[in-house]
Amino acid sequence: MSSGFETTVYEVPMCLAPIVASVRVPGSKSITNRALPMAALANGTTRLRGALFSDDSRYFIQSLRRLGYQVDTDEEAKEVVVYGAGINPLHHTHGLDLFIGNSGTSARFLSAFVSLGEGRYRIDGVQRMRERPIAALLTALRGLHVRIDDELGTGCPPILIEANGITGGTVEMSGKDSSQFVSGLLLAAPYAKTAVSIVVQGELVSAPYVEMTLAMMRQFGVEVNQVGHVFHVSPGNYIAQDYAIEPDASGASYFLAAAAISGGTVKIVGLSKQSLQGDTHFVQVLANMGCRIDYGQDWIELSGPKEGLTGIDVDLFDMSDMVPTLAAIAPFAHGKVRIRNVANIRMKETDRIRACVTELHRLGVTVVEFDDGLEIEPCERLREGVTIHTYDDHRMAMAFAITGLRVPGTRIENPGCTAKTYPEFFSQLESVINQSKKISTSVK
Ligand SMILES: O=C(O)C1=C[C@@H](OP(=O)(O)O)[C@@H](O)[C@H](O)C1
Ligand SMILES: C=C(OP(=O)(O)O)C(=O)O
Repeated sequence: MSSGFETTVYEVPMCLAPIVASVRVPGSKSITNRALPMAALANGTTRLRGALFSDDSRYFIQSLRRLGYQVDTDEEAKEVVVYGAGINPLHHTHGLDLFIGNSGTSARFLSAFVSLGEGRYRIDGVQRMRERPIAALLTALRGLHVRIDDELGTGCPPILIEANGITGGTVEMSGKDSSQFVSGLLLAAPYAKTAVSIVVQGELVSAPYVEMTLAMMRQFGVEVNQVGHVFHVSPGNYIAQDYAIEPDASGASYFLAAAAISGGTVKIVGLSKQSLQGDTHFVQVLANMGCRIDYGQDWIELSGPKEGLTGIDVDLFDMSDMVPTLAAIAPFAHGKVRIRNVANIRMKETDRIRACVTELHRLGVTVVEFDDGLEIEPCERLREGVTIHTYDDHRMAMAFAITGLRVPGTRIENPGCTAKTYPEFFSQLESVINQSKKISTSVK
């Protein structure tokens, strides 16, 4: 799939002017990839407005179509129409292969989803997806009498499923590697044969994403009974509807970070305090580093301090996708930035702790790597003319592009990798830079 940025290296335009812009980022990946399976299971037609069109959502849409659901898309209008059909299309006795690239949500949510039907399914992705765990979800599904296996015995995709529906019952599930296992089973659970109870053992990473799942299930007409880490789902049906998808809060973080390091002001349109996305709380981290936050009905605005950011010691267990964003701007702070409790990000698109440490070293920054995080020292002069390695990780590319705004000659290798969640990232960044430069010259 293409991002429009096919060059192998992207030279980040320098911008010493404060970043001042109003930005509407594309639809949320997490909301789009939850709305899709719920809309498919619903009885009736659902129109998703402001949907994300990127690799991760395209793999999900393609999979639904291959499964036999009708899904119409209008990329220009950012709309998806899903013709809900319950579990009826899930009837593939001759076997069906689904390819989900490196989309964690697609791998995890679809494994539970196809288990609701009948027939044989195989879910596979790119090599990195074959290294990302899914064992806890398979164990839980087996506990609900699904015949499901990891083909290579690695605890990772490819996944083989001989589906005959999900029976009800109580299952225990580890939530330490990924919250997506819990979300995947929750999303499918109303269509199990009887009630399903999920008991999450130990700590749950990325818990706000499970809250998002519960909130969206409620919006689609299904109430989950939750007591602490125990979730009880009775049989039910999702309600088809017109549904507006919020802009992606994780994608917004790069523009907020740009305002934070430049003493600028960025307004993110379409997000608010009421957002379903835990990553909107990243602004609080930036506020603790000296930024000012203003909230409106339909926007969040962040202004960076003129005197520069302060250091911070922060636990990002609940919003670990924000680690590259924070790590990439950390050298500009006046004090150390210590990021804790994110061991699970070693299992994302790449080992993100190692990747951030390596790229910060490349820029001449002093960094200490921990098993579950990193500590970044302030750096007066970052090394110029560096090519950032991105490890096919969209967040590495987007985060370090923000560093590059203030370091001459920074290049981003394989910028097309942003297509996973944000194909238009670099063109949007360029228009934000141009806008900011214009404002800065007109003020002078
Ligand atoms: O449920 C979701 O939509 C997501 C959950 C998080 O993953 P983990 O639960 O694996 O940390 C997050 O990193 C990912 O980008 C999206
Ligand atoms: C970890 C991510 O994605 P996923 O797990 O959905 O592949 C991400 O978008 O940063």
